[in-house]
Amino acid sequence: MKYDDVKDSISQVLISHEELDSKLDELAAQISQDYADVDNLLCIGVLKGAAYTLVSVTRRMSISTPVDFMSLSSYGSGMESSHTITVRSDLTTDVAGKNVLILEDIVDSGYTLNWLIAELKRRGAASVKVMALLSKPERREYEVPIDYLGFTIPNEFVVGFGMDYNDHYRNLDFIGVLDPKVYAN
Ligand SMILES: O=P(O)(O)OC[C@H]1O[C@H](OP(=O)(O)OP(=O)(O)O)[C@H](O)[C@@H]1O
Ligand code: HPA
Repeated sequence: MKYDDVKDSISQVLISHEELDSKLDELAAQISQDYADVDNLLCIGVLKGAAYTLVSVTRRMSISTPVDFMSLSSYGSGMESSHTITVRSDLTTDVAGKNVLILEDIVDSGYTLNWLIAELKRRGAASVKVMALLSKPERREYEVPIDYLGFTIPNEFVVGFGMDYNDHYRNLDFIGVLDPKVYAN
């Protein structure tokens, strides 16, 4: 897709590149401080969307941490959660005894995180905490704890910085509202 077509699909820039940068700095500093004396930290990113968030946050952290990824999908190509998690690929790390920090791009219905937190505890994680770049509380169906939050956003379908529609728009360096004309019909 050409960049001009992409720009034409965004009705509003919700969070600029500069605002993202400064929030990511803040989140990384807080996490580094809180985990400075914690052993066995493991940062987990939920692919595909959270790849951008995980790299951006851990790159800014002032403590060393192992990272791992799990690829989960509940939206497929649509805009509503299917309420079924597909594990496209699993972690390569045994989480038993680890202090896990999940880094997510967005918490919408809460279904994905609710499932993942329970699964990590079932596997024996010593603790499970959550950092989410965005939260859309109006859409919440499952209450999930968010220990580190970037931005609360309104009930709009957003794209950019990892978030997609039909697997496009993830690599935008800002977060925008997808124009309804893109998914009308
Ligand atoms: O709170 P929820 O309603 O569960 O929505 C949040 C999840 O939806 C998105 O993933 P998606 O299933 O679209 O997969 P993707 O990351 O590969 O785009 C996003 O990355 C979160 O993991
Ligand atoms: O608003 C969203 N945009 C992209 N992916 C998503 N997954 C849950 N909510 C969203």
